[in-house]
Amino acid sequence: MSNSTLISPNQLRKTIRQRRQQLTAPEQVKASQLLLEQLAQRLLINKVKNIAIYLSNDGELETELVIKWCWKQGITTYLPVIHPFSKGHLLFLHYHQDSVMQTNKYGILEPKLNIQNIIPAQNLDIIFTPLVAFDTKGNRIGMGGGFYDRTLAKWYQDYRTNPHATPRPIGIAHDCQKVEDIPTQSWDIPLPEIITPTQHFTFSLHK
Ligand SMILES: Nc1nc2c(c(=O)[nH]1)N(C=O)[C@@H](CNc1ccc(C(=O)N[C@@H](CCC(=O)O)C(=O)O)cc1)CN2
Ligand SMILES: Nc1ncnc2c1ncn2[C@@H]1O[C@H](COP(=O)(O)OP(=O)(O)OP(=O)(O)O)[C@@H](O)[C@H]1O
Repeated sequence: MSNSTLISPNQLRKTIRQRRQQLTAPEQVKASQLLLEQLAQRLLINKVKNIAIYLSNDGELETELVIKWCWKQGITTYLPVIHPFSKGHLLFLHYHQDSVMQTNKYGILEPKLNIQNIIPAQNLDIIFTPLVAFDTKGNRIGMGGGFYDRTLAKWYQDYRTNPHATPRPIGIAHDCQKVEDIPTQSWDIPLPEIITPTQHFTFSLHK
């Protein structure tokens, strides 16, 4: 039996969150080093300038090494910030060495909201997208807020006519977050690329 066809999105989310939370500190360190090796090539070849990424939480693949490497390369990094009044929406704020940080309602560190530090999402080259589980068709399931589904809806519309549409979403996940089959819902946005410590998946999405 496939490990998710009979499972609800909520059950799947719970199971895979537990799986990644159980990774040991040495496993996390190794995974984050391998992630940087995978990403560095991808970012340099494409002369990427502005990326959105995330600060790891809940056993997510650690992004700190990638962020510090980006700073050294002159790649500008942005983090998601929960929109203060537009429910379910994200803003992206510049993140640098001296950013003033605060914790959001989920306990995740984010830059303190300052309008001058916001980048319109359409000016980003890549949105590195956190996820809880993914399948081999590019479907993803996140933490359940619909934040990235909303953020990526415009990209998905553009992708229908232009497969190189930006900002290109790229999922980041541990290998253990891969499942057979994600139960999808109408609003779910699939990812054209997912990077794990050991694999780089690209998907040609049905339009
Ligand atoms: N590192 C990281 N940052 C991120 C995300 C993410 O997935 N990873 N997000 C991606 O969307 C947004 C935050 N979304 C989140 C949605 C739900 C929960 C969460 O822990 N929910 C609790 C219960 C909700 C509550 O306390 O009100 C839970 O499920 O246990 C966390 C983050 C923006 N920042
Ligand atoms: N584009 C959208 N417009 C309006 N509502 C949406 C949109 N995308 C998602 N939602 C709503 O958001 C809620 C959460 O969606 P879902 O459980 O798929 O989130 P998720 O993919 O796990 O989270 P995330 O995208 O934050 O990582 C759902 O109730 C859904 O109706």
